[in-house]
Parts: sequence; C-alpha cells; structure tokens
Amino acid sequence: MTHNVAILGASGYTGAELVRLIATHLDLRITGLSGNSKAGMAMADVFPHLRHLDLPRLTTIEDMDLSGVDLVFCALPHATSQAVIKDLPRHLKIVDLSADFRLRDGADYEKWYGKPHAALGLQAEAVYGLTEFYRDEIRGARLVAGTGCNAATGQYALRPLIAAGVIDLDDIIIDLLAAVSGAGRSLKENLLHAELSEGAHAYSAGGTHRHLGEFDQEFSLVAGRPVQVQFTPHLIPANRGILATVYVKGEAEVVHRTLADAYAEEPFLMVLPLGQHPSIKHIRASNFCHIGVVKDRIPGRCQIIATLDNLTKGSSGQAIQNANLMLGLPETAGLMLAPVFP
Ligand SMILES: NC(=O)C1=CN([C@@H]2O[C@H](COP(=O)(O)OP(=O)(O)OC[C@H]3O[C@@H](n4cnc5c(N)ncnc54)[C@H](OP(=O)(O)O)[C@@H]3O)[C@@H](O)[C@H]2O)C=CC1
Ligand SMILES: CC(=O)N[C@@H](CCC(=O)OP(=O)(O)O)C(=O)O
Repeated sequence: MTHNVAILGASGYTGAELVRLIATHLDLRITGLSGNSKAGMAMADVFPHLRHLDLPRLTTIEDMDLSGVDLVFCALPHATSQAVIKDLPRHLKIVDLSADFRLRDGADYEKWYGKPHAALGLQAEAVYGLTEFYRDEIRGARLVAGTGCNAATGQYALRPLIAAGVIDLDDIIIDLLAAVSGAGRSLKENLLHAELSEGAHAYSAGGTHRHLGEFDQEFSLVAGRPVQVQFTPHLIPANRGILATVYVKGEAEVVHRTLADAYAEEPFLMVLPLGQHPSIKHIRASNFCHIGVVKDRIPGRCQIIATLDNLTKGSSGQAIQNANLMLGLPETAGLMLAPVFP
C-alpha cells in the first residue's frame, strides 16, 4: 500500500535529501512540499539535481492540503518546528528532524536551547528516534524526534559499551569532525568558501555544544546513573559526513566484541574487523554507519572511530527508517542505496 507523505522544509538540505531518498522508495508518495522564502517555486528551480522527478510545487505550510496525508516529515529549524507541529492535525504521524522533541525534560531543553519549550505536552509524547535502540516505541509512536547527527554518531560508538559496563564511564572523550552541510543551507559568514576551505576549527568548545544534552540524557539512561562525556566538534571543509574518534579506557578486544555482537543483526551498522578504521568516503550519501576499534599503545585504552553521513543516517535516512517502522513497512525500504565512491 502506498502512503502519502509531505515534507515541511523541503527547500533545505535535509528536505532535499528526503526527496532524493523517497524518489526510489516504492511505498511512499510525496504529495506536499513546503518552503518559506522559496514558497511558490518549483523544486527543480531550487534543487536542479532533482529535475528528473515529478514533484509538487513548494507552498507555504498554511497552503498545504494535509487531509490525505499519512505522515509528515518536518525538516524545519529548531523552535519553528514546535510552533508548527503543535498545530498539525492529530491524524498525522510526524517525524521531526529538528532538536525540538529530543530532550524529555523541559528544563533540559531550556538549558541547552536557551528558551522555554512551547509544546511540553508533545515533548513528553515524542519518542527518541535512534532507531536501533527504540524500535518498539517508534513502531507505535505518533511523533518521533530525529536525533542530532553528531549525537547519533557518538551514541552508535558508545551505547553498547556503556550498557555492558566494559569501559570507564568517567573517562570518555568524543572528538568529532563535521561537514558543512550539517549547518543547513542558509547563508552564514563562517561557512563562506573563502573562510572555510583549506581550514578547520573547533566550535562549541568547552562542553557547550547542545548535543551534549542528548548525550547526557541517553548515556545516563543506559548506565542507570549520571554520565558526562567530553565532546568537541570541528568544522571541516567537506560537504557531507561526520567522523568521530572516541577515546575510552577499556580493552580493545572486549570493546570490539561488544560492538560486533550488539550490531551483528543491524542492517545499517557495520563493525569493521579489529584494528581497521573507517572513512567518511565509504558511507557518503548512504544510510550506513561504519565503526572501527583500534588498540592504543597505552595498555587498557582504545579508540572507537565511527562515521556516518549527516544528511542520510544522521537525519533524512534515519527519518525514513523511522517512518518505515511507523507505517508498518520493512525498516530498510528505500534505504539500501550503496554509498557514492570515490
Ligand atoms: N543538516 C543536517 O545535517 C541536519 C539537520 N538537522 C535538523 O533538521 C532541520 C532542517 O535542517 P536543514 O535542512 O539542514 O536546514 P536548512 O536551513 O537547509 O532548511 C530549513 C528549511 O526550513 C524552512 N524554513 C526556515 N524558516 C522557516 C519558517 N519560519 N517557517 C517555515 N519554514 C521555514 C526553509 O525554507 P526556505 O529555504 O524556503 O526559506 C527550509 O526549507 C533543522 O532543525 C536541523 O537542525 C538534523 C540533523 C542533521
Ligand atoms: C556543521 C554543523 O554545524 N553541524 C551541526 C549539526 C547539525 C545537527 O545534527 O543537527 P541539529 O541542528 O538538528 O541538532 C552542529 O554541530 O550544530
């Protein structure tokens, strides 16, 4: 059975990625696309790489007919998302890609996002969208909160290790490289080519990145006690992709076996042989996450290196994986595209 879907924020990067992926998804049909400044335009004029597709024209959200729609992907900025979602008709299933419904606690949201949440009831109803760890809840959910892309990468590297108690929970460092499309499509000075190319810099240093809210929430839940990690992202002059090197105190062989066992049946999470480590180039434009474990020269320490594409497994691919579960479709439908290489 084909399900009608609409994409709010289709003129942004994650919106365009949703369209690209849904184009080959046999069970989903796009019936509505929204833009804000681009409302009224044809998708092909905003994104010429999608010219071959027969797509609805971009409209405002207000002008969209949602009566025949089963599920909405909401790819809007933080804060805009909660304001829009709280007024959507109740018959709709919603996969939100923003940060608005990831944190369970209103006080945590205010701490990391600097203002009170405008839809606390919905925040309590939302299911955290890290598919592999919330499958059953996602199947029955009306509203799923897509994870941060950095937050997903760090959690894939660490969750099974925290659950199994095979690493020191008070000695975890996540050092992460993030490509520029993670910042969205709007113009920002520090993202200009002349200021970004041939360079690299840390941002939100000193434990201030808002994805720490997700790490704190999820790792503490898994451990059954508060866990705080050190995390610094670095902006790199690449278009898409995230690569995290995670420093832990634990035996490499045990860490590797724990991850390999945890993900043995996962279609999208690939654990490399012990000693090998992954590259952003090997997951590009795909829904796969590659994870490697390498032993450190200091006894009893090792690194976990994980990579995924922020626009696919880190947002739009994850969103479709969750939508598949919510609609009773095979979880991998439309998502088994091989990475683009080189
Ligand atoms: N980029 C990434 O790698 C990831 C992004 N996310 C999250 O997904 C969401 C979308 O991100 P991304 O696609 O990168 O963002 P973009 O900035 O590329 O796109 C934002 C979209 O929202 C629309 N929009 C902006 N303001 C309004 C408004 N006031 N009312 C209605 N529509 C509006 C824009 O329309 P228009 O362009 O027509 O003005 C555009 O379609 C964000 O919440 C982001 O944090 C999550 C994980 C990863
Ligand atoms: C390069 C860059 O700026 N990346 C973004 C990650 C985007 C993401 O995961 O999304 P949310 O904004 O939805 O949390 C960042 O680190 O803030």
